[in-house]
Amino acid sequence: MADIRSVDEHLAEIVATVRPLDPIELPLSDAYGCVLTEDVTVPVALPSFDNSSMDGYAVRVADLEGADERYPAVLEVIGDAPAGGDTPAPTVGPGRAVRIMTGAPLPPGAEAVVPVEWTDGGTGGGPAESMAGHGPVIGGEVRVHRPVSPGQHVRRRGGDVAAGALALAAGTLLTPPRIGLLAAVGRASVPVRPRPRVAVISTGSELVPPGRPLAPGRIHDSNGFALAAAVREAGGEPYRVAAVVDDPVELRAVLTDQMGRADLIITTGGVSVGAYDVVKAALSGPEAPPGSVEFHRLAMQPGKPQGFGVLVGAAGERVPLLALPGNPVSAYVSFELFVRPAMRVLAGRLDRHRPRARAVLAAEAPLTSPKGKRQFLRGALAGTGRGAPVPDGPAGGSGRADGSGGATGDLPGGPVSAARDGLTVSPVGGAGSHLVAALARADCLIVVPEEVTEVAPGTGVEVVLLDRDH
Ligand SMILES: Nc1nc2c(c(=O)[nH]1)N[C@H]1C(S)=C(S)[C@@H](COP(=O)(O)OP(=O)(O)OC[C@H]3O[C@@H](n4cnc5c(N)ncnc54)[C@H](O)[C@@H]3O)O[C@H]1N2
Ligand code: MOO
Repeated sequence: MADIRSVDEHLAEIVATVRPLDPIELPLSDAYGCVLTEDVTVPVALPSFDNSSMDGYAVRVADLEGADERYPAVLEVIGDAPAGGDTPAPTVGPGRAVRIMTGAPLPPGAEAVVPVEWTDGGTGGGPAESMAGHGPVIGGEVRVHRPVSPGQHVRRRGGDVAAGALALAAGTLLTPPRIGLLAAVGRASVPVRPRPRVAVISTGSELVPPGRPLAPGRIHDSNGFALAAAVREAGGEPYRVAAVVDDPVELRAVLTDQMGRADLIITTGGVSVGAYDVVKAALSGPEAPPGSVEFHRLAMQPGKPQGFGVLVGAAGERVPLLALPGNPVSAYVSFELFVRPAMRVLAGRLDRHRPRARAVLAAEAPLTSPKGKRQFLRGALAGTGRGAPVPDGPAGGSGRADGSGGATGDLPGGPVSAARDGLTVSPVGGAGSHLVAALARADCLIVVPEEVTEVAPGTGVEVVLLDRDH
């Protein structure tokens, strides 16, 4: 094992080594959560024609001057304008109106739309609540109870975005509204960085899949499932592999297999100093697959033993591999700190880390932490300031926002912001890295920096928000 290295050094190596995936053209329905790699300009204005924002009547403004309920303007209804109608509505001349539905093109001659509620709906009675269903006979009169101003209830052509304008810039993350915009401007597919395909390989001869009975000394494989879910949550495509026994030959075969289809491989277990540390064994010596994976002891708890490197596949493909420790809490914390940013680099994303916040420690007794290690304790947040994040950056580092881009986005920078009103955090469970039930109750990680050995109740601490994506 090499010397002890810091969390930041390990993260910096990972982020500097991993490269964004080559762009592909994806159908719009598959592009959610991906990063656009080219600018998209608007081919036609949005809206592409003047249209009504209300169900009502398309009218001329002068016809309604001074209208009120006692002295309504009486207009002749000369046609219907449904949204998506096949025949153009007739021209609205003086003293005339066209019944119009929301989204229908404004008929020629019309200057505004009065909502049906401002009229009698053509019934000859009081104010209408809705429009009568359309029938074969169009016509009659409508009484309008209020005047209207020019352009009122009309959505103007280009009022949202003009033709030729930039709809979305290269580098934009495709959120649901942005997918909607692309569809609205008629794009059926877009160039994006694909979702990273991540192979998740649990190791350990003691592991049994959930649903199968346990023999003495066996446990269920929880890492494989938790990390596959974490991959999905971080925007990747997980390939969960059935747990591999502590046999380097078998593990090498699985790794070779996964190299052909995965963009990133994560393993759990087998990286410590035991006699059966299969990941270390498989990736060392002359039989190891081409590439280089190095193992380190990190100055953190949990998550001390870690491996990272790049394997080289048969076709020359370079597949980064992160070897995480087997203890379930260690594996999950390692995922959050190292795998998530690696995946985000692959995906071309700049929001690589969970948001962080400051919270006041609510605890019976001081928290203690080993000197020289960055500790990540599980916590539960409460209070009115819940979820007010500080700028993105590496947890526990001095952190600067890396959402603005820049190759050094994962290196330390400015300070995190001050405590938010009323946000408190309570530790959940203890420091043991086998405590899966406590982890399941936690919604944040409490970060105790390397130089801090004790945190008194009432003190402000940094927390990583596990239920916030970016
Ligand atoms: N003598 C020492 N022993 C250990 C040290 C050390 O420094 N000196 N470090 C400890 C720390 S810290 C950790 S973390 C673990 C890491 O060990 P490995 O990565 O080699 O993991 P395993 O030994 O395979 O397993 C550890 C633990 O986790 C359970 N496990 C493993 N995989 C799964 C899984 N997929 N689902 C659920 N649980 C899993 C496994 O049964 C063990 O209980 O080493 C310490 N020891
Ligand atoms: O580093 Mo281990 O991950 O403390 O349990």
